[in-house]
Amino acid sequence: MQMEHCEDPSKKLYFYVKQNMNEILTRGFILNSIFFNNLMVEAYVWRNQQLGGPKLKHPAVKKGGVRFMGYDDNESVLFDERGYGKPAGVKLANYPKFKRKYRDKGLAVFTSGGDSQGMNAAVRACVRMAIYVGCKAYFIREGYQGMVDGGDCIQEATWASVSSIIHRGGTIIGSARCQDFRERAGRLKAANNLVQRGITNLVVIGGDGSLTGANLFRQEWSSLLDELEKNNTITSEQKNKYNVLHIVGLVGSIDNDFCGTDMTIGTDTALHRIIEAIDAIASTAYSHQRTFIMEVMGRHCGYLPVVAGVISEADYVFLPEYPPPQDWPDRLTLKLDQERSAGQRLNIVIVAEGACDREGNPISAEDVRKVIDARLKHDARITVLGHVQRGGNPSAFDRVLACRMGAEATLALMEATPDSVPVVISLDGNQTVRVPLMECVERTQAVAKAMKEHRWADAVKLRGRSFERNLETYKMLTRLKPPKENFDEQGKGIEGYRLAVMHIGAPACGMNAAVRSFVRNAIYRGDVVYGINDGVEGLIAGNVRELGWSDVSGWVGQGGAYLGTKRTLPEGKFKEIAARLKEFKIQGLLIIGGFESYHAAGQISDQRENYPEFCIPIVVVPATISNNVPGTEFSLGCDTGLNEITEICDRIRQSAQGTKRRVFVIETMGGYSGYLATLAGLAGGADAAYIFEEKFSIKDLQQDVYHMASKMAEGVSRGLILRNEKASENYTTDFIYRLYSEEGKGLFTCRMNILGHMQQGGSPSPFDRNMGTKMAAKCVDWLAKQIKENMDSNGVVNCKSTDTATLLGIVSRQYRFTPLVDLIGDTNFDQRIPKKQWWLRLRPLLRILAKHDSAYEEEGMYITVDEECATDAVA
Ligand SMILES: Nc1ncnc2c1ncn2[C@@H]1O[C@H](COP(=O)(O)OP(=O)(O)OP(=O)(O)O)[C@@H](O)[C@H]1O
Ligand SMILES: O=P(O)(O)OC[C@H]1O[C@](O)(CO)[C@@H](O)[C@@H]1O
Ligand SMILES: [Mg+2]
Repeated sequence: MQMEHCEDPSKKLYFYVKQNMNEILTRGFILNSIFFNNLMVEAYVWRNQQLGGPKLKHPAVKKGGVRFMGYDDNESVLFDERGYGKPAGVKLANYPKFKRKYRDKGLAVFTSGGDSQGMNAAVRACVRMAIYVGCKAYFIREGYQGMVDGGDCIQEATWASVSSIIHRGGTIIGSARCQDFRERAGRLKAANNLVQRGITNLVVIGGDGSLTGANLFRQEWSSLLDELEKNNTITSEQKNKYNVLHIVGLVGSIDNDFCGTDMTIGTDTALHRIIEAIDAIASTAYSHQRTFIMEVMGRHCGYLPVVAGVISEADYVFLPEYPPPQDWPDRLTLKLDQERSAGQRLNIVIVAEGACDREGNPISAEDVRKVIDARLKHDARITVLGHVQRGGNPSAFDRVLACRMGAEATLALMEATPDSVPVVISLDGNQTVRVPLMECVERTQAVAKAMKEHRWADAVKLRGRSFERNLETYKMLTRLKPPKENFDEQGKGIEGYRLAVMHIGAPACGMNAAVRSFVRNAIYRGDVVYGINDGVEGLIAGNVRELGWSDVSGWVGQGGAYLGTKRTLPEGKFKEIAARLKEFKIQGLLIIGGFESYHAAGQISDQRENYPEFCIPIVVVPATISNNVPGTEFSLGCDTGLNEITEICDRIRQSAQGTKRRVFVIETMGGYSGYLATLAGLAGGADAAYIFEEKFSIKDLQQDVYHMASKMAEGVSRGLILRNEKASENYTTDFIYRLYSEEGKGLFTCRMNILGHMQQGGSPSPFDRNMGTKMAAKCVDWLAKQIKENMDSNGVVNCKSTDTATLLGIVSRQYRFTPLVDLIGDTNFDQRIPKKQWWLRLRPLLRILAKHDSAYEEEGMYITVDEECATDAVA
């Protein structure tokens, strides 16, 4: 470094820039010192000059000068990041909201229990947010064991110490199961170790056990401090100063066994590992007509096996909370036998490691194999997935979840008062919430108690609505045939309607899962379902066929769209469309697709006055990687797309390992929607993500180049810049690449990648498979309800009201059917994006975690565990 700085006693920073100093490095270094080392600066610098101007009134930055943000002694902002003046007297707390706000606090983060993918991302977010708000951050290594042992196990964390970990599975700070902490003596030692370092804020990242332990620790805290004072281990000043322990929990566990959150950090990735394995096994099982018995983890919680069952079309699942009847061997063999007779070449049976029968006797994979072998003489093999499920890189979902939760955990601790109850930061739908830790622990323990007492129905209920819904979905979809009671003697559905499903738009992963679920749910009810091939064009051509139960077997795990899809809109073809709907007597229509589907459904329902055939209920399920459909926070396919981009970014970054400093500029798809670029930026730990929705100028780009330089000067060797394909007409990907290349000369090299169609994904992610399955099931219920309510005495469906043409979306904490007309005001039809996008509020987080300054808005709302468990969750 050709530059020195010195800190005077009043913490003001003066710069001395040596002759011929590289300008970009100078700027980067200064910005860095100001923004991230919490130093106030009372100097601005001319190139090749030494200047320590004590007065900083206005950014009258002269030619060649350096612009930067500065604070005066009263913490008033004098400049913004671009060097523009802010009115004196604007308090730092308001701009940005949390920056350096909590300078006298100490926070420690640790991981405990079984590790899970995404823990590193959570640790990174906690630490970086803590540093951002000015608080001292510590790691406690090896979970509670490190807290008990103290010494080097408790270390101060720096910004750089959590660099390049977001993509790594496991936990870099170590995790353990610790017997000592279960004893008071161990907890006493742990309390002393914390007090000695001034740590009274803990972020616990672990499963139900770890959070239970944390709760106990907090309850005992004052008595532990009394005891430490009594035996002269701590002073009475220390005791008074540190008399309150604040705890916030993040649930890191693949098991998803903690009540109060829809998803725990690691569960989504474990599902990725499970379906990768099952998809791979399916091809060999198919070749040899084998039955595979897959043992999956989850200890005493059936979430992983039940969701794995739904998204891999397993034939039978054994769970701890929902044990099979005692005659399970008869039922299992009957089902497998019937399936084989119907032409199925393979069977998948999933056995949870904690599976049992209704009397609580364990059912192992070997027990199941023996039954199949003895009774059916099938070639049955066992695969125990074991710790593979806890391994590998975290999925995009887990990384984003961990980033959001980690940042919220730090803020929840900073804001805690002596009276605040400890909370768990959790996910309710797509909403980050704060739920009282104690309530969650009690509910989780109540599940365990119900299971111990063999109150199986209670156990399922106590797990919450999300678990129940997954279980119901599995039970329905796995049946061999629809139930007899729904049909009359002629085999006609008693309440049978005639439904149709089609796609409009580009293919997206999850579409096939949705069609399968739609077909089976409808047939289950007694409806007849028509599949319309190739969108509007196929419908007009009469390319329509009835779909049976087994026609959709094996569809869940397949990408693309088996029904075929086209972008053609109905405008100008209404007459032909109406004729076909009439010909097939369609009474309800599901359209699955992207922005075109929404647009098309709107066009059709607008014509109800002119065509009575359109007076049927119509529902749209959004499916596009761009996630640009109004009325929903997620569309099918966007999770798969995001995972593809995130994995590619990991690989691209890794390609530069061992080489000199390098910056990658990567262009993502999405049309005008910046969803993929932003979320992939967050999941990939990117330095910036340029999108259409957030205007940027040459000054922003320049500033980001300086910022990149500052990081490089600090030792970071790789940079990642994302740009959405339509972010700006003129600041193209090539332009940004050239700008970084030019400005980074001598400091870093630059490469550009345009990702293209590979983003659309191969195999649908667990999230897309599950969401498609659940959404379509809801559409069947909704269509049936609308048909029933709008049918006249002649059996003619006459839907006129606007709430009979809707779009099913995930909105905050719920699935919601929104009338299409209500979405019009929310839509930017020119750019084909919603006017409001929930994920824009994650952009400040991306900036902060990448060491920029930003105005973060807290997400977490407080709810109770009852409220959380009652929502019809997304997971
Ligand atoms: N009741 C308790 N009192 C004190 N400490 C506890 C208690 N329960 C658990 N702990 C501490 O938390 C550690 C981890 O607990 P546990 O092994 O149950 O894992 P977990 O956090 O539930 O994670 P996972 O189940 O996902 O592996 C224990 O080894 C112990 O140190
Ligand atoms: O890694 P260990 O100690 O063998 O524990 C395995 C257990 O941990 C988990 O992976 C997480 O709780 C369970 O699913 C599994 O039963
Ligand atoms: Mg546990």
